[in-house]
Amino acid sequence: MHSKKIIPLNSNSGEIPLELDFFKYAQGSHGKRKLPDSTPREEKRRKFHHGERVEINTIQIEEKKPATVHRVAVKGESIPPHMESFAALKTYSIPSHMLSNLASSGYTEPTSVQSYCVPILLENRDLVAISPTGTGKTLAYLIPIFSKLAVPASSSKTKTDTGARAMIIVPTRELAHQIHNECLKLAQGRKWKVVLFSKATANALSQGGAQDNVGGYIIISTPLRLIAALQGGSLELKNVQHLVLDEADRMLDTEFMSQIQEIVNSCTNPNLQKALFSATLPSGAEKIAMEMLHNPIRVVVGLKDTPLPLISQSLTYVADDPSKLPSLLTYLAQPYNPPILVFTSTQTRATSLAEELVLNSISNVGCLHAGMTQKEREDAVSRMRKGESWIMVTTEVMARGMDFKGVREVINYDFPTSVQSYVHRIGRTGRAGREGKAITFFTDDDAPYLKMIANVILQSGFSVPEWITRLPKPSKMKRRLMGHVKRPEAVNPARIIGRRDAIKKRCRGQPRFFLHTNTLTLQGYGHGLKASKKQSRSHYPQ
Ligand SMILES: Nc1ncnc2c1ncn2[C@@H]1O[C@H](COP(=O)(O)OP(=O)(O)OP(=O)(O)O)[C@@H](O)[C@H]1O
Repeated sequence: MHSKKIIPLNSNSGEIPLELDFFKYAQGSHGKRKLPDSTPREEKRRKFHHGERVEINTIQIEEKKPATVHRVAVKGESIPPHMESFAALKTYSIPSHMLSNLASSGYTEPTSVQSYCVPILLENRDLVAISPTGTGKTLAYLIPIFSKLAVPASSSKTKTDTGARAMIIVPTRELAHQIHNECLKLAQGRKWKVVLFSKATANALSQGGAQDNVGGYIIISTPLRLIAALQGGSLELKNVQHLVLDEADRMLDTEFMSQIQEIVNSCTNPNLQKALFSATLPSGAEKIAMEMLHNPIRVVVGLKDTPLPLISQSLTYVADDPSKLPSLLTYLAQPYNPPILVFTSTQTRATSLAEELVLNSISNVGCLHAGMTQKEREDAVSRMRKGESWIMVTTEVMARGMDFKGVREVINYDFPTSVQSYVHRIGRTGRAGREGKAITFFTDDDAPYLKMIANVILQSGFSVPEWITRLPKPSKMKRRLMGHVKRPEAVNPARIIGRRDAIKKRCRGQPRFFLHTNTLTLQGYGHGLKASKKQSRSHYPQ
């Protein structure tokens, strides 16, 4: 239906043809397609590094670039002064290799959240930090952890140093993996034990490995993995001194709450420091968070629960569910800036949409959801990182924390399930000071929830149609039901009819080719039938 020219990436030379210059964006230059120009690149870096900072009671303003105005509000007792540069870390006796690892990773100046949170954590204070997506929260908690645990595992002999000393808990495997990679950057040149907690690690523990041997100094895990090891008695957390809950509001929601409580209760070290980070923290979650912490400091960068103005946001009316696919195909028939992330509400719909895009000759379609095997998920992330996936169809599993620097656009194919979901989904673009674009499809069924998202868009400084602002405020009940609109499993109802017909015809001894064209699925999507190798290859160049 919509055919696009495939321009192969020259992966051997590492150079990108000019026609595909959209990836120059990933290296920090301007988003619009034009020839590379060093000035905007430098400008972007400055924008990111020099946000406006205002301490609570509006003590201090250091305005540099209006596009990245970051108001910082800090609340708590005896707040340590923030740091202006990474050089200030020297006053905390940070090992020099850490500073050089920061510089060699391209981190020359702290972002706002790092400026404020790093000194607080280095002063052993508990912390809750709310900072928009893509503003560098990961480093804000990793720098203090690495600095405080300055003695790498291999050099430590004392009994009290056995087992895990720092733990970072996150909601998904992919995010744990990403944070592990960030740790490896900071750990370069030193023998740090950084453990990405997996089934294999848990098995090693349960097979009787002594804490000293298998307990890592820094553990990164999802709650479930950790709880399994805890309950199996193979992991002890009594020496944990630093506990970080990333994506804190997700960690404190009903799905994870009891597991988090069990983990926190198992960290019995009297010097335990707790830090919670997220881009969003609704008041209910914040109350729970504050109760978990001891004399905490609260840092809010920007406006709470509001995306950065770097992400241009819009709403698109698509009438009903079957109208979404043609709308998306029409959109993709115009020039667009890959990579694009497309969010759907369920695994089956993600698979179904990815199939439809392939069947409509959209190039380099990827798919990632929690129903896929670990290997399939890892491959999908890796293709995305290498720039091989131009359109990635996914679910909520990718909404939080994932950092693909070059993502230019996010399309909410299915309406988000909450304001938080919206903020995190669209936050996959516009990261590290870059610009991004977010489009949200809405149908008549989504209309009752429209106002909540429209308010977020307005708060970020973008306009919405006037009639939306006049919609009534949804009731509490309605808000709870947001995103739970019943949607068909397949995004293209005609395809189901086609499938049924095909099966019927096959039963009647009709030619098989008809069935074949209706069962095409990409391999590795976790559902559906397999594509022939030939089709798979032609649609998905490796
Ligand atoms: N000081 C810095 N200088 C330059 N780039 C930075 C700096 N700190 C972080 N970054 C980059 O910014 C990007 C976003 O960082 P990170 O993933 O930590 O954001 P985040 O605030 O945790 O986002 P999210 O809320 O989506 O999890 C990453 O690509 C990271 O490498």
